Amino acid sequence: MIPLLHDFEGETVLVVGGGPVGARKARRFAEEASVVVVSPEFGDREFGGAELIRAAPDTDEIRRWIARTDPALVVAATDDADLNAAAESAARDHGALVNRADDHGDQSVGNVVVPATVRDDPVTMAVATGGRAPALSKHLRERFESEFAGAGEMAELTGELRETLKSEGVPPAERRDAVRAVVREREVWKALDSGRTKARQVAQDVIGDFPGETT
Ligand SMILES: C[C@@]1(CC(=O)O)C2=NC(=C\c3[nH]c(c(CCC(=O)O)c3CC(=O)O)Cc3[nH]c(c(CC(=O)O)c3CCC(=O)O)/C=C3\N/C(=C\2)[C@@H](CCC(=O)O)[C@]3(C)CC(=O)O)/[C@H]1CCC(=O)O
Ligand SMILES: NC(=O)c1ccc[n+]([C@@H]2O[C@H](COP(=O)([O-])OP(=O)(O)OC[C@H]3O[C@@H](n4cnc5c(N)ncnc54)[C@H](O)[C@@H]3O)[C@@H](O)[C@H]2O)c1
Repeated sequence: MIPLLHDFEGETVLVVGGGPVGARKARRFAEEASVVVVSPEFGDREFGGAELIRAAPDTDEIRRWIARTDPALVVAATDDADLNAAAESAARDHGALVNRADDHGDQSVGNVVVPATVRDDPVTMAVATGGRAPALSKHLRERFESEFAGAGEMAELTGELRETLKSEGVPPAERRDAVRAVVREREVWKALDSGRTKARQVAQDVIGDFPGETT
């Protein structure tokens, strides 16, 4: 499987089932999408501000819920495999993506897996295990999280540098080498702790010293 990124801004995600797994998926997608959760109970779980609708649709009714909410993605997260299968089939007919929380199963087109994600905007990293060991995905996510500090700021800084080098007419191969040198330089990572202005100065020094490495 090959991870792809999907922008859910302005989209609806329908989560069927309000147990711990449905709540986790709702929190995740509510960072970006409008999330609707349909379930007969929600306990005292946190759903990230999603709209909660108390109902227990059966395998026929789930089709109408999907038509009514017009989701880009349906998350089937109930403890009823038949209902999850009905949600999967109705989602496909509707042209929505589907995520089965209970089954790694047949990963045909439109059936997506939610990876463990490390995120420091605009940088994101996904970990999955082909459904073999989600607990390992979680563990690796936790390990990478601590190493990720500053990645978002580094991306913003190098994005600015690329634009500056472009506007100065620096040729692509030299720009590439300069940007690579900056992201590899420990001093730039350290300087990011004191803010982007300081890091920009250190990055400029790295580029200034730069002899034109070709790798
Ligand atoms: C990564 C993460 C993302 C998320 O959900 O947000 C995620 N599962 C997480 C946690 C987790 N899940 C499970 C445990 C218990 C320990 C264990 O069994 O390992 C733990 C750990 C815990 O709870 O501590 C059990 C489990 N999971 C699935 C099944 C059914 C099956 O595989 O058939 C069962 C057995 C249920 C049973 O036995 O009844 C299915 C899926 N779970 C996936 C993703 C997809 C595959 C990803 C991959 O390839 O690795 C997939 C296929 C579908 C999907 O849900 O997208 C999230 C960590 C988030 C984080 O913290 O970063
Ligand atoms: N993907 C994962 O990470 C992961 C982890 C653990 C378990 N699972 C699987 O996901 C499923 C859900 O896990 P859970 O721990 O949240 O289970 P759970 O049994 O605690 O919760 C299931 C929820 O679905 C609701 N529900 C039942 N019938 C419904 C209906 N007709 N319409 C709407 N909602 C309905 C229940 O009221 C409950 O809120 C499990 O059955 C398991 O197979 C997946």
